Amino acid sequence: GAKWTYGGPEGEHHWSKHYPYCGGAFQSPIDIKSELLRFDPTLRPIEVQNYNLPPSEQLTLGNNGHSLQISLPSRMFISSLRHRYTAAQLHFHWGSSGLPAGSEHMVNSKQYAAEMHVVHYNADKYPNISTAVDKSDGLAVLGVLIDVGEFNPAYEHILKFINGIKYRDQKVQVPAFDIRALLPTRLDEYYRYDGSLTTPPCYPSVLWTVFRNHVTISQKQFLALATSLFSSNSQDSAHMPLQSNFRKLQLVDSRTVLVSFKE
Ligand SMILES: NS(=O)(=O)c1c(F)c(F)c(S(=O)(=O)CCO)c(N[C@H]2CCCc3ccccc32)c1F
Ligand SMILES: [Zn+2]
Repeated sequence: GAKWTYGGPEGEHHWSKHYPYCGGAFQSPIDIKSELLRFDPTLRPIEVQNYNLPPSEQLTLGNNGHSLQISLPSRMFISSLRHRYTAAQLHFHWGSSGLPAGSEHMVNSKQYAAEMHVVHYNADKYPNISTAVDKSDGLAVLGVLIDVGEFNPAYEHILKFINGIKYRDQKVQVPAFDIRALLPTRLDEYYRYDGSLTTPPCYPSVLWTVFRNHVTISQKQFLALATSLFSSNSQDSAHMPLQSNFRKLQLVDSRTVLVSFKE
């Protein structure tokens, strides 16, 4: 598809010119505000399968020009939803070195330093993510809010290799690890709403689960995430830092945000 960026002449205010859904309804991210929330006792704890990958296995860590991403094996899946949602990829959104505020979702208007998304597709109904990506029941994304605080050994499995993918389209193989350790301890407390991809083509195809509890990474780990990558490739003369790769807040309209927990 056409080029798009976060900011500048191909920034998010222009996405809808080439990607009409970006100007449509059911868009993400949103500000998860207390007055919007409705407790839903039918929301079960999230259960993930095969997330604990052996270090003998390798994962592809890449810079796709928009984010740092890791491709995930298809044996990983979410088992607690109506359909089996198989893992495809995880990636991050972050701020800039000076501004540790780069999460996409906000909670009562608090923006976190960063956010991690684990993207899954409905493997019961679709053979791969490309056919699922534009279907209303196609995707399920797990969102983890990240703040600066204690050092996080789980995230270090990714961040220690970040200098190998400084430029767009660079990829490295890294030892696999327990992806469950990237998620918060409690998977029973989360926000749930119907939304979209937060990048073009912005399809309204995502069942969003944003965990209530955030995780922390250290200031040094955050700086590695926020200052190591470029959205340009190594040959480009202009080095474009890959920073503040988060979409602005979208209108909730008449959507309800469900919560799995009472205050
Ligand atoms: N925030 S978000 O909406 O979850 C989200 C991103 F922000 C994001 F940058 C990506 S991307 O890194 O692929 C770059 C632009 O598509 C994705 N990719 C998904 C959806 C698009 C098709 C596809 C195909 C294979 C694997 C993952 C994906 C994404 F879903
Ligand atoms: Zn994302």
